[in-house]
Amino acid sequence: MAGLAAAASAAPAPSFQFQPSLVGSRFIPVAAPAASSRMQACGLRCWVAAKLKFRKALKMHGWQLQRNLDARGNDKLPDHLEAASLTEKRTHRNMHLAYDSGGEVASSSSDILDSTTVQKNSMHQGPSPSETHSPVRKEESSVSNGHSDSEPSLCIAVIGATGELARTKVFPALFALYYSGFLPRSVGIFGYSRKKITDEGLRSIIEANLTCRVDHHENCDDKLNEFLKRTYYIDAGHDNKDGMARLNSRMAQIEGTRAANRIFYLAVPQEALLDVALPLADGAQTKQGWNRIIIEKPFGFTGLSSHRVTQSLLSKFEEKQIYRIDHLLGKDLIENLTVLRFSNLVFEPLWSRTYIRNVQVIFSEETATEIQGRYFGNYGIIRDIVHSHILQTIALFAMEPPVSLDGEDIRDEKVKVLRSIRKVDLEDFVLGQLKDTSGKVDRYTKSTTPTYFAAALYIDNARWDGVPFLIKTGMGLMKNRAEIRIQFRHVPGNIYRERFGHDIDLDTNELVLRDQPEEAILLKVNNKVPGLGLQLDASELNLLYRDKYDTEVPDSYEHLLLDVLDGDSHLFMRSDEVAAAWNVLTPIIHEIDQNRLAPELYEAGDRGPVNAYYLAAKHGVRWDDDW
Ligand SMILES: NC(=O)C1=CN([C@@H]2O[C@H](COP(=O)(O)OP(=O)(O)OC[C@H]3O[C@@H](n4cnc5c(N)ncnc54)[C@H](OP(=O)(O)O)[C@@H]3O)[C@@H](O)[C@H]2O)C=CC1
Ligand SMILES: O=C1O[C@H](COP(=O)(O)O)[C@@H](O)[C@H](O)[C@H]1O
Repeated sequence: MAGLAAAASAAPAPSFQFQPSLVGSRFIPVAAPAASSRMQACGLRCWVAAKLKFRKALKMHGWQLQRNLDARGNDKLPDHLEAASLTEKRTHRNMHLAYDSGGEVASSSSDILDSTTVQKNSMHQGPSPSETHSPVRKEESSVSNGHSDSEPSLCIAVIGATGELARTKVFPALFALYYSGFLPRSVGIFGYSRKKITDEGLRSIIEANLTCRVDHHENCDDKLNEFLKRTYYIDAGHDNKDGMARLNSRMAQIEGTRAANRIFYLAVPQEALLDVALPLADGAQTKQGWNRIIIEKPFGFTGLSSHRVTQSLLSKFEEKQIYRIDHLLGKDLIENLTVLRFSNLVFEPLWSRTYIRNVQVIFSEETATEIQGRYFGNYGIIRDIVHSHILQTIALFAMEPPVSLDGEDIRDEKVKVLRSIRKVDLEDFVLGQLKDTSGKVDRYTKSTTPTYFAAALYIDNARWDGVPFLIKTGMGLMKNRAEIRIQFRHVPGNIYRERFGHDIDLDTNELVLRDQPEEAILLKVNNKVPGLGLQLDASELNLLYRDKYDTEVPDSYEHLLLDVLDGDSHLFMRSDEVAAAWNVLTPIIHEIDQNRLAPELYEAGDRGPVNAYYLAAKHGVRWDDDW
């Protein structure tokens, strides 16, 4: 079927925002934050612990607290929260912050830790590297002066350090966390890849992409220099076994004999994942604390290949050590899903087939640059976006109330949703492929690789029986759009119905959680138009983040890296979730491959395949195309 008439206008923009180089103008003075004076009074360790406690309290007590604190001009906790935090015993989060348990632990402890222990261990002040054995320079050791030897150190290794992801996302996020005090100043940051460069070479690469956070720039230059001084490069050489041994010994020099925790961010192509991960498991894990690995999407090419990778990983790592990252899940939109539902009486009781008519999950991008190069041309949008981002969004949306906010409790509920998704019929999905500028199939894309996907999913359980979950996602479309749209049922026997005219959908209440084009929560309600007559109007109650919150939204990599540091796994797919998501998608991928299903071609800047509109209509849904 022919695509809709082209409405091409916008030139594709790069999908990843490269942060501007700071060379020449990286220090932008603004009003001093409260942190400096507090740091002087309390000392770095105390300050970092307070930061962490502050973050936990923010998670627990939300924006209201942030606003109160903003109004007070500092981030000290109010007394009642301070007291609560101090008396808090070993929550799951605290367990991870301290010496962790189970497979992650070297020095495992099942003891109840009090908050003093937690604070002491939660942020890791690095040791002075041994001068005798270490080539690490003197300047690097000086930052750890004054910190207790009993505190665990933290080393973070970025494997694939010279790659695009590392340069443009991971190192900037690490610096932002460091800048904001979420990493110890003595943290060791390691870059690792096969390129022959030096520490200085890596530092130049990193520096070219670093910038200070826009809302507070005090001492940016100093922090940047400190951060870069803590950054080292390890050449993988020809064999990752040797490379990992070198990484291990360089980390060990920094750590000395004290407790040490390590995070390994595997920013390498899928093909290199096991080549790196297995030697890492054998040769670069510390025995003096926990080790966590972060793995990038896509999570496999097929269900079977994904299963094999999972099995290999699980032969070397505990499940709880593995964090499968999808940065799109680090957006506030996603956290808001559960916050809105579970913390509002006006929403929670409505969250089922009784009141919800349909749910739409939309993720579209103007840009098409991702398609070129990288893995996309081969993997396509189903593996890249649907497997993780879209299905995880649905799982978080539709799950039963978890026992707690603990990562495992949430993952237990998510996997049940994924396993309850009905097999998708051939007629219930639509494939699209972006034409290149000459109107042909893009040369980077195989002819059957979809760059657009829409589908109607059903969750076969008591809560969601019969409710269509309409998804659509694509590249090179009209507009960047990331939102979840919930349409409620019509009011039974609505006495005002005739006041809406013919279009019954006009009186549908809708809740929209939006990340793109701008962060907002919108609720569509019906109200009376002012005047003497009785005319009804559908209006939006808008919560526009930019109007309400005078604060910068952290990059989602920052959010998720901090979650890894905290041991909070709820936004990372567990192995059983990965498999369950593949079970949803494998039949679709088989259909495409076996029957060589041809995607509908669409123009750049268009709305995507027209068939997506028929698909929605078939399931009683009208896409809101206000875009
Ligand atoms: N780029 C992005 O924005 C996103 C990327 N991802 C995922 O992140 C991963 C990396 O992507 P990206 O940075 O774009 O890829 P790049 O090709 O730009 O970088 C890959 C990095 O891995 C290193 N590398 C490759 N093979 C090996 C090996 N066998 N041993 C050690 N190092 C190796 C490369 O360096 P060298 O060749 O010198 O060893 C390079 O530093 C991919 O899995 C991708 O799917 C996910 C979402 C977004
Ligand atoms: O993971 C991915 O995300 C980007 C979009 O990321 P954003 O942070 O710019 O919103 C997307 O372009 C890419 O295809 C996908 O792999």
